[in-house]
Amino acid sequence: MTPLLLRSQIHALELAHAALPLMQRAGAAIAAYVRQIALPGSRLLVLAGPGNNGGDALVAASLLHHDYVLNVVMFGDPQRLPDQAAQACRDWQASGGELHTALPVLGDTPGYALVLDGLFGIGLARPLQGGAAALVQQVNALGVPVLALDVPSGLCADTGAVLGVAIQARYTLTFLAHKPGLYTHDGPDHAGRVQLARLDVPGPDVADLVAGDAGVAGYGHLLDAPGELHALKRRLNSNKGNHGRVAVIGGAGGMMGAALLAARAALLCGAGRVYAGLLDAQAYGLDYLYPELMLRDPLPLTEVDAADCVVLGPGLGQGDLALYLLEAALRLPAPLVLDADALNLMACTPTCAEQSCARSAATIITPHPGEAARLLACSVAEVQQDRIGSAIRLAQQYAAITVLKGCGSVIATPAGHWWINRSGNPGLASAGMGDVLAGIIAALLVQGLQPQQSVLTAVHLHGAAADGLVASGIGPLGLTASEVGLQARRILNLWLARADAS
Ligand SMILES: NC(=O)C1=CN([C@@H]2O[C@H](COP(=O)(O)OP(=O)(O)OC[C@H]3O[C@@H](n4cnc5c(N)ncnc54)[C@H](OP(=O)(O)O)[C@@H]3O)[C@@H](O)[C@H]2O)[C@@H](O)CC1
Ligand SMILES: [K+]
Repeated sequence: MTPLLLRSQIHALELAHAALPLMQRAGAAIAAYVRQIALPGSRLLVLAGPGNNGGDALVAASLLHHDYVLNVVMFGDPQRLPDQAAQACRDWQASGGELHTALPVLGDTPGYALVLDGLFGIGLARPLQGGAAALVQQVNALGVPVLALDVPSGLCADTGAVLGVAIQARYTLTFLAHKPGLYTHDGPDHAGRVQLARLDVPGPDVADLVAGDAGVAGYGHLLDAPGELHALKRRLNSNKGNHGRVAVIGGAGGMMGAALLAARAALLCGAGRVYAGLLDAQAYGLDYLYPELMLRDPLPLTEVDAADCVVLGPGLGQGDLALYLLEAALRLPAPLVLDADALNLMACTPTCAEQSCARSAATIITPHPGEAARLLACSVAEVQQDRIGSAIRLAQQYAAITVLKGCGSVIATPAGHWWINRSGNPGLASAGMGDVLAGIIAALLVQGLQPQQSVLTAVHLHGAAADGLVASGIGPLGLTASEVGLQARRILNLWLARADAS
């Protein structure tokens, strides 16, 4: 899996390789990339900011000078540039290049083919305001493709939060290592297609990541492939008893669909037996579409007690019975997946955190940002401003593997390790998708994947299923959770066959 580095870790890497001409290499990588996406002779707008991100842009400008028409806009005082960027600026001027202080008015001359955004990189320290914000807005309004250097200016490289306003890039060429902010929250909408230029610096290993990080104990990765699936391979001589039992508890009045979606997804992803304990007293005794499911009253807890994994929450409601079931589930020796109303109940029942931390089996929580905000007693905006930190706080507060859903779902463990999922699309922003995810996690768990691996595989599979459907014209508009469950089955079997063949 691809490492994701926080700014503090990038700085540590930079210090470790301070003797290397990194800015020259960044400039050369930019120039090579530009030659791939802009025709020679076309006009480029180069934005150079007050730090080394600006230096990168200026090195690239000097390298592209003879083959393109360049307008370089310098934001900030060139006399106050850091050393290497100042040298890049002198080189640019020595080669006859001009520095503009504002966007030149082009009049009748042909417009820009491409903008190089070298305003701010990982040194962005506060929200853009005044002249910087106005420049970014002007550039976004040009409607010209933008190549962001390292990070789209205005986007926080650690969190993917827009600080004030941010460049809307079509491409991002990022240096040394991938940054989490490009892959979660507002990052994907602003970064466009991301490419890494390693600058001939070898990728960091885990020891570097932990050592370099000031704020977070663990390390981060991009979840861009399914992990080891060997445990899912079935022996020829097997029966349903070998493939685990899932119990889904939820489905109060008017919300039975949520529990059924979770239970069906568990069935479709291979669980040997799936029970659905439905709180709705009027519930049918049969799922006519999937009669394989065993629908029960949630009490007595006989099937729940025997389950290898319990999913509690889809359509659970927040009544007395729901709370009773939550507290009973937290005492179970089996792995537990808590979603939806189970999380809302936990948020208003302080003893749950203690109970969750005392569990011996794995606990998995899958909040969306609203549920996460309730659990952390903060606002949704605060959760979203720091999705990685929020996921880690939740993981530690409940001693639970945590999936913070949303664009670039963040998975975190109590040890502080985290992943950002790269699969998925906005088609998943519709009802029932979380229920399906909970069911998939449980199915993988009861079939023998370790809890962490179950969660990572399920989150990636869920997104990959949605991507597969969108690629075949189903969605993003109107994509349904039921379709995602079915497609997850298809993709999981493809992954298994591929793993088998290799
Ligand atoms: N790391 C590496 O190994 C390599 C790094 N490289 C490149 O260097 C980049 C990092 O450079 P960097 O550290 O100089 O920071 P950068 O992003 O240029 O900005 C800092 C300047 O912006 C200013 N400023 C900040 N926020 C502001 C705001 N809101 N509004 C206005 N001003 C604001 C800030 O001012 P101050 O906060 O000090 O007042 C300071 O002047 C990195 O992204 C990559 O492109 C490559 O060369 C390859 C190797
Ligand atoms: K930038």
